[in-house]
Amino acid sequence: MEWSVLIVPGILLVALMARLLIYRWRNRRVLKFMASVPGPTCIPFFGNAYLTLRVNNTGIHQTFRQLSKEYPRAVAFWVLGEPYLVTADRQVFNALSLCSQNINKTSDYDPFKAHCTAIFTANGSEWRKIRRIINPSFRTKVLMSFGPAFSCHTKTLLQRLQSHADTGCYFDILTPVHLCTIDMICENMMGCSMNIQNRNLVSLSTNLERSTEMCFEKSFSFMWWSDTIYSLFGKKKRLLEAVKGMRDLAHQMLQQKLESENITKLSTLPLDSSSGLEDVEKESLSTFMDLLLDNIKLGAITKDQAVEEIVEMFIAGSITTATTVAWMTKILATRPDIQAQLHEEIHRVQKMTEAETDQEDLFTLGQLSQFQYLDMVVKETLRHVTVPFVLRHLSQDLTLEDGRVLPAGLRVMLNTFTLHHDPEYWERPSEFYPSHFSPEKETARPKGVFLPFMCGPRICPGNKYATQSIKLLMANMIKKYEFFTEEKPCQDFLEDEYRIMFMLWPTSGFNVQIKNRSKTIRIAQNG
Ligand code: HEM
Repeated sequence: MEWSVLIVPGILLVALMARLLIYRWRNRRVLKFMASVPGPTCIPFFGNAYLTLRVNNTGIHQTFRQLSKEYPRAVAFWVLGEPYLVTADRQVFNALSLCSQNINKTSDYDPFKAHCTAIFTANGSEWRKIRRIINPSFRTKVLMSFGPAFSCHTKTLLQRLQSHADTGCYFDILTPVHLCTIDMICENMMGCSMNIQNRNLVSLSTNLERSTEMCFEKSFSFMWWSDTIYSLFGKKKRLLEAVKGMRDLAHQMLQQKLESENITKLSTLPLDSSSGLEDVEKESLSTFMDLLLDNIKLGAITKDQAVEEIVEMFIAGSITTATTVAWMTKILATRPDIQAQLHEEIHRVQKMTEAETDQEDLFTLGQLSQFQYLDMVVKETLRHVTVPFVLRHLSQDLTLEDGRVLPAGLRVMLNTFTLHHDPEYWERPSEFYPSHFSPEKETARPKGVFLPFMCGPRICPGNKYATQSIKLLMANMIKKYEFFTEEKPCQDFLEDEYRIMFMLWPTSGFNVQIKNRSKTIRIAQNG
């Protein structure tokens, strides 16, 4: 009788031990590798997940910042039996950029599927298929055709900012800039004029802020990993409410296009072309939406999938560029010296290329190559307020330059923020110092240490679009307005606190004050 009581627990114990042994055998190479890397103390089952128990968006950054201080190049981090290598080692970035196989993201990105199930979270063959479809919409020729839409929406933004210049009050510059970058994405990528700025659809911006914050919280704080608990606390409902507006807009745009009589182009490309799409149809000016429509017609994707990709492009393309522009205005407001130098350059380019400005006297895409200092300031902004890390799940061994091997099965967290502040590559890592990007310094620096758009097969496809639109917006904004703030210049970008919102956001928000340049000059002259 007494023995029979022990049979069930005994079997369970043996089964558990067997599972553990199988796990250890299957993962022996990863376990051996992880044992060779230093890291914080693990507790049974949870590993290091206790470090993220109740972190909010600001806490996440602080946690990983602290870890990279203690373990500058690489740290072993365990989360519920899953091995993570958190690293800012240039060799790992380089090896991944050269590897066409290790493209999969970790399940940490899954909460972002609440926004949409699209390229950003896709893996394997699904990712390759979508990437092949969208790549041609970022060809140089296509990008150059975006000039008129950029100008039109920049003009609207400048008009909307005028009311803030008139009152002279502090305001959050991110929202108006974000509405402008949404207008730009809708028109350039989707071919739809949604008039977001004139309709003042502020809720699109605030809801995206809310949903992004919630996705990061769900991804990092293990309190919310269980979907059941997440739903029970009403969080899932709030998250879905926040993304509804964006998803509705995407539906609307696709519907508008499908119904439009002008869809006659059936351009594109053999979907199974292994040579990639860049080599074919060089002359085609198909927009992202055209390519989606073509692929719906070809039966390669469904309408529902197209909606998911539209939402993705809408998010990835609008909030990132708006964040960079808002950051730049905030930094310039605290650094009148850099602002004055930029204004001088703008003056010079304006004089040199007068004939190229448009009827509204706005700078155009063709003039951008003249702005060397602006280019340096944009890069220095992206160095600091970058997407702080990306994650990959190795499906194959990854061999580094020096022969070290990261074993398949490992999860790698590439800490771009730490790489961008590594004193080995940056003369003044924690300062805002645009000279980091002078031509001489750029030449002297090793390749692959400035990666705001990541690298390799999953490099941001919108990188050229982003730099074009940021520079164009900034050149035109600085030409018309001067930025002010009472905040002190940031002394140490490395140690500052940030919210993680894809890119880093300042915890104090994006409040600035603006004044018209002509007025400022008059006041100065009168004074
Ligand atoms: C300053 C602006 C931007 C920054 C810093 C930025 C940064 C990044 C980074 C670091 C990634 C890789 C993420 C990862 O691997 O986990 C990425 C992916 C992506 N970005 Fe951007 N991005 C910017 C602007 C844009 C724009 C303007 C677009 C579209 C118009 C865009 C579309 C995308 C898409 C679709 C992906 C997913 C690519 C894939 O998984 O294959 N981004 N971006």
